[in-house]
Amino acid sequence: MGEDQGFRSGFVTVVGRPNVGKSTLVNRLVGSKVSITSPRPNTTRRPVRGVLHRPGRQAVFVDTPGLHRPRSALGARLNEHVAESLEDLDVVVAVLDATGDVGPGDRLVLARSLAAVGDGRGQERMLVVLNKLDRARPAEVLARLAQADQALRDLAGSGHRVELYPVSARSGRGVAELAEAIVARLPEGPPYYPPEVLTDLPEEVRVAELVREQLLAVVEDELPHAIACRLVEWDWPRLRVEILVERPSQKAIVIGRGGAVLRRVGERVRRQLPPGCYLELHVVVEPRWQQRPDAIERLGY
Ligand SMILES: Nc1nc2c(ncn2[C@@H]2O[C@H](COP(=O)(O)OP(=O)(O)OP(=O)(O)O)[C@@H](O)[C@H]2O)c(=O)[nH]1
Repeated sequence: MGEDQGFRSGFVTVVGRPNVGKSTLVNRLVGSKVSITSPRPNTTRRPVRGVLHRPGRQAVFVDTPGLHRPRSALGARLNEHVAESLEDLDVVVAVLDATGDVGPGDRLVLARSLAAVGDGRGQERMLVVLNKLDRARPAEVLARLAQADQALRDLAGSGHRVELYPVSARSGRGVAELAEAIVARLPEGPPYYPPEVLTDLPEEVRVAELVREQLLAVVEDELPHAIACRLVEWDWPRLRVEILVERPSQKAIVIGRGGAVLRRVGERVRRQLPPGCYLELHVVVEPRWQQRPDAIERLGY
């Protein structure tokens, strides 16, 4: 008899259109910021794992990029990540946005999720989350729940076994019930991570992601898509992050007048790092990197 007998664990893939709140939800479920978030679509560029520990249970969430119609090699890569994360899972959580109608993009997400869990009882391993409850009126929430249920009926028949959970990832409302439902669906399995581990994201990637998150918060317009970040030097307390953009005009925006934008970003990132670190930000022009598979691979996306 192994010491893990009776332990339950599994991989829980979180999917949805861009911007529906997948990363915010995973952070809330894990109780720690494992994935960066922003009001811009396609913020998440690689699957990020976040671990929820419960006595005798462990859920490994996989936060995926938003499923979308790709317009670049990067976009295609993001969708590939979603497809790969749907290949081997124990539970799938499909996230919809309560503030808008259930549309064709959502139906694609539901169809892919259903395909991942299979028919009949397999459907019990799929949960649909209606997020951003705090921003929708009760009547809207009810209408969207009905739309989601109808979409599931269209795809899987009227006897489908998929449960729906209205939540607010931002306020936390409904998230405890969702966590219970997910944990109850975990199969028997070993703990994959030690209790102190909340994410598998390497520290150097996390620092680069924090820089990108603050750039997304500070820089206006369409530019965020053209930004990528990587940590190129790590010699504690000195950190150097390279910010890639596609054009010299974008470089000027990211630097800001007299370096104002970079300074603001640096300050906001440093507040989230251990005290005493020296963060250097350096902007580099890498033409058309979003269209170049070699550049995308080098960036680890
Ligand atoms: N009002 C409200 N806003 C939310 C909620 N959850 C997420 N958001 C906001 O929605 C935006 C997108 O959230 P993310 O968590 O980055 O969304 P995502 O689905 O991971 O986005 P992609 O990486 O683009 O796929 C952010 O501005 C969040 O603060 C919620 O429950 N209520």
